[in-house]
Amino acid sequence: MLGLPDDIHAFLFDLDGVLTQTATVHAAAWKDMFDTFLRAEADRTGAPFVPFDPVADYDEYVDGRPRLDGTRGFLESRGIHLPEGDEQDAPGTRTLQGLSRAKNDTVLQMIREQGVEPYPGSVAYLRRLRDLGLPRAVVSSSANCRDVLRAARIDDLVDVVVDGITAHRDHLAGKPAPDTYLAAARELGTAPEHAAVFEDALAGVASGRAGGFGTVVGIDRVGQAEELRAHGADLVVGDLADLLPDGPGEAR
Ligand SMILES: O=P(O)(O)OC[C@H]1O[C@@H](O)[C@H](O)[C@@H](O)[C@@H]1O
Repeated sequence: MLGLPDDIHAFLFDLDGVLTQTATVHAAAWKDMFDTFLRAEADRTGAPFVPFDPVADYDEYVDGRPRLDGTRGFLESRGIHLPEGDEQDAPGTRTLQGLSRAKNDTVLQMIREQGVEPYPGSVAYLRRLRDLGLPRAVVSSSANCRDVLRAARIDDLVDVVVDGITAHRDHLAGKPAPDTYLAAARELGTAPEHAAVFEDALAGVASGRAGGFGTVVGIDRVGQAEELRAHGADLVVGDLADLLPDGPGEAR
């Protein structure tokens, strides 16, 4: 079925980097926030300033994970342990919440200024699934997921959304745990073994693998095919259009 085994009849997509061209926006906002923080820490302690690496650090500690987990994971990799703080903490406060809020303000500003573009191949793939009557879900750690889907004008192409807000409300563990993907499969009324997961993040393919999904498709936009396979992808493609027999066709 559309480049996948015949017993796959439900389709679960990550958002940032799979459906929309927003993974680089997130990576840039994370770098902005962490570098501001790390510079201040270097001034405060006299230790050298070592910037956040928007490829290696992003992939390892941040990509695909809930916002607070990204902040905590990267800082811990530098031996920095901050209090969680409070959702009301002002952006930039020296707490996990305060720094996460600064990062989110930057992402929202970048999205407002630049808009959001979907990947044409992903739009073509979603449309083909819709035309075949096959169920589709978006499973994202992002609390901004619904706004991004709307800004990219693809919200009408999916049946179910499980996002950072759903996960918080329903106490679902974030990726790399499988819980958000399993919740979406349940909502679509499909068993995981008959569903495919599409992911560009290492934490995301690990989540699909841990959930026992029938096929985990790694989307490699940055040259990390081997790492995606090592973390649980069954196959890796550069774009969803690669799975269509005739390419992307008329994308929009
Ligand atoms: O900060 P948000 O919008 O809730 O998103 C959380 C995470 O969502 C993931 O989709 C992104 O890969 C991460 O970069 C991002 O940090």
